[in-house]
Amino acid sequence: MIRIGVLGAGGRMGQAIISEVQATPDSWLAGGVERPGHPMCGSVIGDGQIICANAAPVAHKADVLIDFTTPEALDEHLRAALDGKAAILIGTTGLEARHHAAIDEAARSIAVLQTANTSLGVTVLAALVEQAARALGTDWDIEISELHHRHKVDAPSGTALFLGEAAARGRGAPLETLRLPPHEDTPGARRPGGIGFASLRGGSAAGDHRVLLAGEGERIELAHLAEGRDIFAKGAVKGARWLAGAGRKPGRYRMADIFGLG
Ligand SMILES: NC(=O)C1=CN([C@@H]2O[C@H](COP(=O)(O)OP(=O)(O)OC[C@H]3O[C@@H](n4cnc5c(N)ncnc54)[C@H](OP(=O)(O)O)[C@@H]3O)[C@@H](O)[C@H]2O)C=CC1
Ligand SMILES: O=C(O)C1=N[C@H](C(=O)O)C[C@H](O)C1
Repeated sequence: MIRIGVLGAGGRMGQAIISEVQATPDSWLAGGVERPGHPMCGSVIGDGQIICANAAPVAHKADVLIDFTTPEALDEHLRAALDGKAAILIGTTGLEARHHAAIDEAARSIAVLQTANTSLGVTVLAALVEQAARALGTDWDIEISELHHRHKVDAPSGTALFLGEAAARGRGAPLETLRLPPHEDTPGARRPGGIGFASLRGGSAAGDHRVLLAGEGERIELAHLAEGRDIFAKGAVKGARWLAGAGRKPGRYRMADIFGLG
């Protein structure tokens, strides 16, 4: 039995993940954590309560934590995982360099997986984007666009940046050196070899990502369209179960490891 704690238990993803844990044989919901003042504080999920403002007690009862919250909560959640010797899967987006440094540090002691997208489809898409960018060369322009629901707070999406990193890898350079500022802020012709981003927000869209590779006289479009949050929840629970697997060493893992994609 794998014991799973859910951080952000009352959120859109938290709710989808709780349903997935409860539907998964050999998985047990060790508890949930929310922000103080959330309407779900104190309500009962599985065999435990939703605890507010303190991830530590849940980490002590769990083999693995799943965190879909906000970047501001990350330090506390890593501390709880380290203290409880639990693995942790981090799905939160909007992370900055200092968050990645904290994740690297935690991964010296526990198994950690941080990913902007837990779906199989996006994991495969990233490999295709890297391959296409490598094959096509820098005279093909790359533009990544995404559409999300009206509640999303970060832009570009974590997945758009993840796909940008894959494209940059294909081009043999870090994304920071290839990322273009928004076109509307930079009049004039497009910088050759750069990677551009565009974001749309509206309605209830679960998350669409499109990668356009535009050459002279021809274009390639690679896309992933999420039809619901269940794909992210399934990937998160699969990843959490893999992380908590017997003998999983401390380290930083990727969804490609979970799906066996090398
Ligand atoms: N990796 C992936 O595959 C995916 C990643 N995401 C990412 O996951 C994150 C959450 O998305 P979503 O579920 O839509 O957002 P929600 O706002 O619906 O959920 C986040 C939840 O976390 C709660 N929260 C905030 N701070 C804390 C804290 N310190 N401790 C515990 N809970 C806290 C929020 O409470 P309150 O409402 O009171 O602020 C809220 O209930 C986003 O960064 C999103 O981009 C989303 C989908 C897929
Ligand atoms: O906030 C969301 O909803 C999503 N966020 C992730 C991201 O920023 O890429 C993943 C997915 O697209 C849904």
